[in-house]
Amino acid sequence: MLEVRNITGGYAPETPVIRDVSLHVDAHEIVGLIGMNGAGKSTILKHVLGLLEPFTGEIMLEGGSLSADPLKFRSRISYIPEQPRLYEELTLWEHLELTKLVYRLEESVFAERTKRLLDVFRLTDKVNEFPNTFSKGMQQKVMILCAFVAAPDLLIVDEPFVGLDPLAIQSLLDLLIEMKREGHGILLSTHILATAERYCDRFVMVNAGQVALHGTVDEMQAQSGLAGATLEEMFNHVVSGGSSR
Ligand SMILES: Nc1ncnc2c1ncn2[C@@H]1O[C@H](COP(=O)(O)OP(=O)(O)OP(=O)(O)O)[C@@H](O)[C@H]1O
Repeated sequence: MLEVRNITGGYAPETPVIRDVSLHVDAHEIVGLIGMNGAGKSTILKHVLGLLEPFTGEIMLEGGSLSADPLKFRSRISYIPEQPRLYEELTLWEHLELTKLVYRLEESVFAERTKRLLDVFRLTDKVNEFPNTFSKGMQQKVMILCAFVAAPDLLIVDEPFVGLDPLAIQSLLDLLIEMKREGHGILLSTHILATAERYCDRFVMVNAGQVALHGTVDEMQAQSGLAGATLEEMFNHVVSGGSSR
């Protein structure tokens, strides 16, 4: 579904932040993007979203290139950012309606999804309020709602658990599993390794802007030479300078 091929990129060509990064996300899977603060996870996601242009390399979705048709590419992705980004002048309901228009959702599909999601995230009685007056966790829920209402082929989620209450975290995880079963692909960046280990099918472990280990837990154990290691043990090994690929 998504293929990132050998991208080098960042914010200024003379100082690339990520180097020769490759990864892929298939239908029916959750891929965990993990790494320390500043490792380059958000920068990779910004390249996938087309917010940054790679200096070299290529990003493909279902065989089509991001650079060839960015608008079509973006209509097939939804994104839950690390920091909620909301429109000051729109109510919660208007945020949802905007999502309906942008993703060209059928009214019946939109009505069914919004009803269920507002109920799951306990926001039904807030639809006419302005999310910029919400708490941080409630604002994050608005971003989650918009992404799941859109429900395109690929969902990109950047550090989604911070600020959510335990019920909301579980609801989000349940929805991610449901989307995966329905055939969507999910790229999930997180620091919460125990959750990643439990819910992700494969991983891309990034260290200092490069992919250090990738694949299933078994595959990464083989790459790192750490038979039987947990994700956290492999993470500690990589960040303390242990050998990579
Ligand atoms: N807008 C920016 N301009 C210049 N450099 C940036 C910018 N945003 C991030 N960087 C740099 O890029 C590098 C990677 O940052 P990035 O935000 O991708 O890390 P991350 O892995 O997502 O970290 P975290 O887990 O803290 O969110 C860091 O050295 C950071 O200082």
